[in-house]
Amino acid sequence: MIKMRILQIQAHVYKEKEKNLDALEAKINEYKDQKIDLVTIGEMFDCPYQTDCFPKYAEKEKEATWARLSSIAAKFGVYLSAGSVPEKDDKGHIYNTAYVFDRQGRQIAKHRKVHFFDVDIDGGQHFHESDTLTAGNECTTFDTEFGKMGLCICFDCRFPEFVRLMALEGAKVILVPASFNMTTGPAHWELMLRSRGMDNQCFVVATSDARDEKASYVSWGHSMVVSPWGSIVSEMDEKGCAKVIDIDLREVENIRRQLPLMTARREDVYELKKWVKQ
Ligand SMILES: NC(=O)CCC(=O)C(=O)O
Repeated sequence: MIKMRILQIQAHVYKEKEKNLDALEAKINEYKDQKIDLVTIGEMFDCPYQTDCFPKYAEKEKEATWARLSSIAAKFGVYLSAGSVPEKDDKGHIYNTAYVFDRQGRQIAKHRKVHFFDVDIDGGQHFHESDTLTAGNECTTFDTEFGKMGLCICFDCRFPEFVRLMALEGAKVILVPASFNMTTGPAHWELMLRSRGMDNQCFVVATSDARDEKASYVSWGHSMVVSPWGSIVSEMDEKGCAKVIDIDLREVENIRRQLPLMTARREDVYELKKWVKQ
């Protein structure tokens, strides 16, 4: 398949976990006749983005939230990039985890956020994910009927070498559930997403939660789709919003043929190495 229809949903995050799932299902239902291929939602879409909430809201893989997401994907016959959720493992570690389900509701990707969002900006945002979260160790790519895609979560996307690894593994679309903030959002969000699209010559689909001025962490919003040329295909404002966006995957090869950055790399001069942890 060459053309892909995305339903990008920038949703409000409710404190009640199930309400977020109900809202997601209701929203996709509104678009059920529009031949949607892929649905995307934001980071920690079912949990306030607060470190003390992560352990309280965390569930294991295959528990209730996972099962509901899987059944939503199957019900509507869509790929579902299910934002991210707090996930706990058998040892009690908590991760910021993104799942992707296929049209049959099978899990085809799982990414645990690799880079801690631990920041102290003078006069601005302070946040320490490492207070309650454990970091993942994998660079995540997966296959779909549209080709390979990459998956990372918000702050992960700031690391060019990390996204480059996904592109080198063949990803033509990078999915980024995210929630930038009111300090770094206006400064870096667009710049980062367009840079990752431009330097890897791939699509970047970055989906944020909607802004809630009363939340302890105020999301920047501005969900965006960037083209392999680095231009903005679609951008939202800060409010709750759902949008259908069509992309043509041929654009990746088209741009790479004209401006062959990927093949012009000098691996005899420098190297990017992926460590596989045991
Ligand atoms: N949730 C996050 O990872 C936030 C990342 C962010 O805001 C940034 O500036 O980076």
